[in-house]
Amino acid sequence: MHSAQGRAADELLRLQDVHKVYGRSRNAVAALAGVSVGFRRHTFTAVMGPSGSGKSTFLHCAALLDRPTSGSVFLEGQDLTAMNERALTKLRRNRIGFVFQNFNLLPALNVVDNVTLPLRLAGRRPDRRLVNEVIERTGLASRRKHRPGELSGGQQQRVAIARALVTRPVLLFGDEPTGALDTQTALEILGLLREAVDGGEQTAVIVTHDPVAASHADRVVFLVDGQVSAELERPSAEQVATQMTRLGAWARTQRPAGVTPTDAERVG
Ligand SMILES: Nc1ncnc2c1ncn2[C@@H]1O[C@H](COP(=O)(O)OP(=O)(O)OP(=O)(O)O)[C@@H](O)[C@H]1O
Repeated sequence: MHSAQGRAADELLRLQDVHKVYGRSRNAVAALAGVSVGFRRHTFTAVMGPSGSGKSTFLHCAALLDRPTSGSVFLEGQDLTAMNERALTKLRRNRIGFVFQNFNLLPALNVVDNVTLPLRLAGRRPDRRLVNEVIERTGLASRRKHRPGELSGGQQQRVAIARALVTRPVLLFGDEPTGALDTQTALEILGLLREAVDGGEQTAVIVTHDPVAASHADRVVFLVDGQVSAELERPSAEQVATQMTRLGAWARTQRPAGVTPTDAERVG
């Protein structure tokens, strides 16, 4: 589908003119300053940008973990910003999976109990066949009864991915999901995310600082000062790194000499 209309119909998630301001008056910081971007179904997108460019804020607003100050977030055409907290919590539990840099597993629970926790929180009875399938897909079959403290970082991240996939979400968000892993383990984790997208069920959006991780995505969206400043389709790691260098230099030239990034980001 190449027409603008076809593309819009294929879109799972859209942020429309999203602004997020933290604090008030003289202390206000515009973390997102009018972001409009769409994500097509069954695609894998990496969001990159210099430190403080708004990546985490973007992810939190896209998942409605944090409400935008203004603008809309549409999931399958439905405006999430118009929903109340209860409806949003339900939607997040059933439609959205998260993977974090530091895994965020519960240390007292074994692998199976960590993986099935979102189902129990959502009041859904774990379907044993689906749970087994997810545990096998993520390579954890021999680790079912282990607790997180008995697992390597890569294995813990596999548990986190299994936990994110067990509700069969349409959207999978990752906040630096490979940030705490060595190169080889990071590649394995990216492979699992890629599989989730190529397998046809999920659409993935991750924030990363790593050009190699970003090169596994279908598309890389670059943020600078809370705005989308560039995009690359299926770039190599080298192209991503070059773009990051350019953006870092660009971001620095936007600030008056002697003004720190934090000061420059203040508004009002
Ligand atoms: N809770 C908050 N209160 C005030 N300011 C905030 C808050 N969260 C983020 N900010 C500010 O918003 C801007 C964007 O922050 P954000 O964490 O989204 O950037 P980032 O690109 O994820 O940064 P990094 O790569 O360093 O993690 C920064 O100037 C940051 O200081």
